[in-house]
Amino acid sequence: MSKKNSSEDQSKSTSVPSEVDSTSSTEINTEPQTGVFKKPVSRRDMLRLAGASGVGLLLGSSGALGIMKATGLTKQPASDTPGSAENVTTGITHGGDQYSFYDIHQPGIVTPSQNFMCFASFDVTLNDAAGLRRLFQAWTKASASLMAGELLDGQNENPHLPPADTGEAAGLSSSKLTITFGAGPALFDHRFGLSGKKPANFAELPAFNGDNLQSEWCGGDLAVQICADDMQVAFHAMRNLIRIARGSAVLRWSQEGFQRSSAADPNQATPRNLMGFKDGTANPSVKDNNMMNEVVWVQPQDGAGWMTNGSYMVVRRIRMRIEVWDRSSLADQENTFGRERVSGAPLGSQHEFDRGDMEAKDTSGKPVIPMNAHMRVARGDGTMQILRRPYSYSSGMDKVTGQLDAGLFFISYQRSIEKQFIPMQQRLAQIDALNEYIQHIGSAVFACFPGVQQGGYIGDQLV
Ligand SMILES: C=CC1=C(C)c2cc3[nH]c(cc4nc(cc5[nH]c(cc1n2)c(C)c5CCC(=O)O)C(CCC(=O)O)=C4C)c(C)c3C=C
Ligand SMILES: [Fe+2]
Repeated sequence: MSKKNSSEDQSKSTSVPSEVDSTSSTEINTEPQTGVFKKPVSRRDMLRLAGASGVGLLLGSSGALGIMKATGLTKQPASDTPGSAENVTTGITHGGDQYSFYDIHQPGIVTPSQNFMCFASFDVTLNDAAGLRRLFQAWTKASASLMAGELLDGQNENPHLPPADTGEAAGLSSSKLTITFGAGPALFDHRFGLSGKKPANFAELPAFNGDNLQSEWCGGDLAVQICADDMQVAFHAMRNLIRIARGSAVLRWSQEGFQRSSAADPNQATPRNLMGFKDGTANPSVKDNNMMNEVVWVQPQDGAGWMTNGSYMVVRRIRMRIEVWDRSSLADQENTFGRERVSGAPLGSQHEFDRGDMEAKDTSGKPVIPMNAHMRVARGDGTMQILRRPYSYSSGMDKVTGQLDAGLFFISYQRSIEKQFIPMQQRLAQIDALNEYIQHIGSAVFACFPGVQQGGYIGDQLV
């Protein structure tokens, strides 16, 4: 993907002012044009607005960053070009702690799963493409800084104004933070003139047998998946991205997730879900580039050229009937998945990564891996794969039932939702033995943009 260089494109990517003179008044051409923005504003007004409405990221960085460096307010020595070019191909840097925001693909997709996740879905409150572009530019700038382990700029020392960065990540490392953005089907309606760019068949998922979807866990114009090895770092990123969006987009729903930490399992064995089973064993290898091109990354021939090197994300909030599961026998549990609980091996096989013998029968002639076992039904004939990147969630107690509201926040990435995810979920919804123990509560799909080049911004091929 090449950098933009036409005059129109340059006007898109260079609209962030570099610095505001402290003495002069400046007419800001920022949309939406509220009463405040229509009249000239001074730097003092700008700083007040920056704290109050998140416009701080539209201010220049060098002066503020200088103050932050001098006062030790950056989380670690800040580079002036966060996520700088030398990081792009190597991926992880700083002793294995930091990923670059800038790459051919967005981070957080084939990145090995970090310990924690914060997910946020947004409704855009603007109705013009220019405003959407400015939001994408501000989010890009912030994400590059956050992933580089820096506090956000726009810092002020005025005790009467709110600080530009919320501050809870000060002194913390990047913790392998990744930030991944996507656009929902609703973004392609009349508001932003994007209906002609909507990828063919990109739509909310069809209803599946047994769905119990609740609107408060569904949909969204935009989404961000934030993952890190430290929850406070992930939360800080989500909170500040929400803050930056103020006046442009509002939170629709959000979910936090976790898995076993790398400290608890230095060997990084396959993580276990809340049902006690290893989850992720049969995922395609993220180290196999050919496989990722086949399964995950949108290719030029897939249509919707702006999505090339991007990926489609499916999100399902799946509640587990934990109390019922906990009362079922070990044999029932293993037959449900078609795998041994301790080793993770397919029933009838020895090792976790054995493929499993789907033809094997026991002495009474019954299939060793039951016909309705989750792994068998999900695999189907094995021709269609997806990349699963789920997290466990626990959202306290369900006040109606007195039971835990916990389960799997299922995320998968694929080149085509229609060809890969939907047929798989249709099979599972019909006959999966796991259905007795789960309920799909939430659902959303997002077109995750290709990666961003230095000087560009998320979705710069789209808007
Ligand atoms: C439509 C896609 C899938 C949904 C939804 C889903 C939900 C779900 N899965 C588990 C636990 C496990 N899944 C496992 C394997 C597995 N699951 C899917 C797809 C969906 N799962 C696939 C494609 C596969 C791999 C199939 C194969 O080729 O073998 C396993 C076994 C171990 C592993 O391979 O990861 C477990 C365990 C839960 C708990 C769940 C919803 C709550
Ligand atoms: Fe599964």
